[in-house]
Amino acid sequence: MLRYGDRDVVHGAGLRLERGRIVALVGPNGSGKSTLLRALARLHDVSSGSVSVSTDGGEDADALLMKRSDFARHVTLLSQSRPVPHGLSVRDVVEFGRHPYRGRWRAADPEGRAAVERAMALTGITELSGRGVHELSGGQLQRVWLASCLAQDTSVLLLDEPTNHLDLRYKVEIFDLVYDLARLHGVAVGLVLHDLDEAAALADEVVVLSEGKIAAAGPAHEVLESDLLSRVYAIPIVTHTDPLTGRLRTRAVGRHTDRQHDQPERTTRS
Ligand SMILES: Nc1ncnc2c1ncn2[C@@H]1O[C@H](COP(=O)(O)OP(=O)(O)OP(=O)(O)O)[C@@H](O)[C@H]1O
Repeated sequence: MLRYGDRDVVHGAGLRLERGRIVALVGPNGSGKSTLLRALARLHDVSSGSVSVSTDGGEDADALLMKRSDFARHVTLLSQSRPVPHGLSVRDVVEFGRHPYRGRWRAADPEGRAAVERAMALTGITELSGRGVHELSGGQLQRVWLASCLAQDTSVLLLDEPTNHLDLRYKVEIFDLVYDLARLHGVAVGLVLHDLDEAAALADEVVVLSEGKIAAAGPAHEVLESDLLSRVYAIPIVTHTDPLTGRLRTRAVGRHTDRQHDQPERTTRS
């Protein structure tokens, strides 16, 4: 159970993230997606329930009891809105991702430099490394924060709407990167997405959250079906599978968005 004050906003919603798999959380605005992700990252108090993490020895540990730096070696979250730190360079912010490995007295972090360079290369920001973060565009800044998470080198990666502000190229590249991190590097990924087609294309499992509860969970083609989505989003939603690509497509039917483009009236002259 997750609360703000005395208001319950997430109830009985369990999420299991496994190495090598991608789970997409979808659902209407205010359904509790970000709160649930933040709770998994220990950034929101869990009123009742638990969060556990598989340790390197393969044992399940109570994440809520772990030392902060130990937990930060396992789990990282790219949250929706992060402050823009003034006076810091891109490299400074990416290096911040190494904090769990440095300890209090900035102890040696032999793998740090390589991890930072790799994270910047993967997110395409190497050329920005000397720039001040306050002078970046929204999309550039989003990639810097993602690089900072990647530099943290965790086995669980939580992403809250990671492609916000990104142009088409970086959107596709971030999805490719997330896929590679899961499949090639065995990272467990949990991400919030609003675009159901993107969730279907990327995720092994889609979890639909509605008013703080899980309305459905499973493979996209089982979960993302018209009746359930129309009920959850309170608008008619049609789904179909593209016969050529096999990809699932969803479309909300609006009063104006479902008609043909107006054609200018043709007049014939005799
Ligand atoms: N800081 C806060 N204080 C009080 N209530 C909050 C706070 N943040 C979120 N809420 C409430 O908790 C509920 C869940 O919010 P949450 O941000 O988790 O939803 P969401 O599914 O991520 O929404 P969105 O798709 O709009 O990002 C909403 O009713 C919201 O109004």
